Amino acid sequence: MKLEVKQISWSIEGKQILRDINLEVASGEFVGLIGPNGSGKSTLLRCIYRVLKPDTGVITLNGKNIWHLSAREMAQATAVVLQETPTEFDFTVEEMVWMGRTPHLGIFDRQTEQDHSIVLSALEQVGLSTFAERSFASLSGGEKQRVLIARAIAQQARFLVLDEPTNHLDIRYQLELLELVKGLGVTTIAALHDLNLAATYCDSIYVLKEGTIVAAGNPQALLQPKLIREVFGVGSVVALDSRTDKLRITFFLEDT
Ligand SMILES: Nc1ncnc2c1ncn2[C@@H]1O[C@H](COP(=O)(O)OP(=O)(O)OP(=O)(O)O)[C@@H](O)[C@H]1O
Repeated sequence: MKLEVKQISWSIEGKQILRDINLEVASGEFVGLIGPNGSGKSTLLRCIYRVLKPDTGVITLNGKNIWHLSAREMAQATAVVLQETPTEFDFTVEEMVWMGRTPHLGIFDRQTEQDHSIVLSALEQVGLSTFAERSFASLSGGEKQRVLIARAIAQQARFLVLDEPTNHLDIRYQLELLELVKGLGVTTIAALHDLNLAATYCDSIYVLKEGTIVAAGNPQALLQPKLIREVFGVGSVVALDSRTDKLRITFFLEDT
């Protein structure tokens, strides 16, 4: 599934939050969105998963304007994992993951054995098989995050939107989660704060600053000290780690 964002802008209360955004995620690609606090990452993602309607511009999935898709088509195609998930009702972990099957079931359809094995397999993939009966509300932030990834897996969505998916996770789970998502081979756009993680997992990266894309490209070409200084206001040392063959970025505050 291919995502295209063409010339979108969004304002609220006379303040322009996003301006002339263009970006593309090719089928099966993992694209990162980076930028300082308040630069517009979550707002752009909200436009992409159709919670906000841009004032101008068009967003398409496989060439179709997302606002022309039915709610069900949109829910089947797109899975969203956010930093915080408000839970008014106390569902079990398994029930949360079952929700991923909802867009595939008609009103009168019964859950099949196949649905059941998809749910169990999703829980297993995130290492939470033994948590099935636990209450979602009682989980730690990191465990909740993994349940939401399991729900996205059970949804079998062909397009994933992740807003800071690794926020609550310890380092091992950060790596495992991104490894897992990458291994799904699903078209993914993810807002990430950690530039080292972005450099490791993204096929390409878009940099947002004050609501506009100021740079884009593959991590190794893009993430250089000049850009990092201009966008984040910090000094950095960027090296290629010979062991992992990935960028390793160290940051420091510069004298002003
Ligand atoms: N509904 C709204 N009303 C007013 N201002 C808003 C609204 N939504 C977003 N903004 C403003 O738009 C700007 C971009 O916010 P957004 O949450 O998209 O940034 P972000 O890059 O995701 O930030 P962070 O890294 O802190 O999560 C911020 O200044 C925010 O206060």
